[in-house]
Amino acid sequence: MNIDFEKMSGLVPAIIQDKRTLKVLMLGFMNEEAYRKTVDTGKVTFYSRSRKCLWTKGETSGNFLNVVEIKNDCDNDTLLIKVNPDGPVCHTGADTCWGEDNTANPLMFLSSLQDFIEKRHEEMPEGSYTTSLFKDGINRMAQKVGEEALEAVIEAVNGTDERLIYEASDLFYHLIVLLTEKGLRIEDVAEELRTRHEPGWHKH
Ligand SMILES: N=c1c2ncn([C@@H]3O[C@H](COP(=O)(O)OP(=O)(O)OP(=O)(O)O)[C@@H](O)[C@H]3O)c2ncn1[C@@H]1O[C@H](COP(=O)(O)O)[C@@H](O)[C@H]1O
Repeated sequence: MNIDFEKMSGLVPAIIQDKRTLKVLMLGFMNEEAYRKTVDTGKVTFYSRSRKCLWTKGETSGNFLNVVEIKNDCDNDTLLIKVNPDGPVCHTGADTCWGEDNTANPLMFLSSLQDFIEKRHEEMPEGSYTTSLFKDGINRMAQKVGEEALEAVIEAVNGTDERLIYEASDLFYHLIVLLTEKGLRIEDVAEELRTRHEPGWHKH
């Protein structure tokens, strides 16, 4: 890693991105010492420009940012750090320092929806349909996924685009609940699809 601290007067910006959801979580600055500490400990450490000292994100909240990958940009003056966050990143309690949902890409909503479903799983509020699915367990979820898949294909063959989108949404929702029950994420499925897209995959 050839980060040019000198060119940046000793401080480089570090963009922190969630490894699974790809959400931009926060932005901080690192001097060489903070960068070294981040590499050595595997936990993101910044240099605080206001307090003029190193601070490891999570040292008071417990919400550490566990480093997965560090990349520098094309002219070696900005870091992109992919992390697995231990909890919400922002001091406000939000997932990111720009609020809960900082992306305009509708596909990313699937990820935010799963965050919400995970919260339902933790809190199990009364009156929630999602809670009722978690209470009923894996067999009920599997049955719903099967039913919704059937309803979607019926609409594909005989229905309107509008009905197909409606039933496909039911299918996606129930599948995400099922994945959550199994401790899996929709990003795990996307990653599998990404690897299948690599040249030569079909030959295996
Ligand atoms: N996206 C969904 C979603 N899609 C479908 N469903 C529910 O899934 C069920 C679909 O079942 P069916 O079509 O078979 O209809 P049904 O006959 O009423 O269902 P069953 O009696 O067979 O269970 C309905 O009760 C829908 O309301 C959903 N329920 C919740 N969500 C999301 O989950 C969030 C939390 O919901 P609650 O947990 O209910 O607060 C919501 O804000 C939404 O974002």
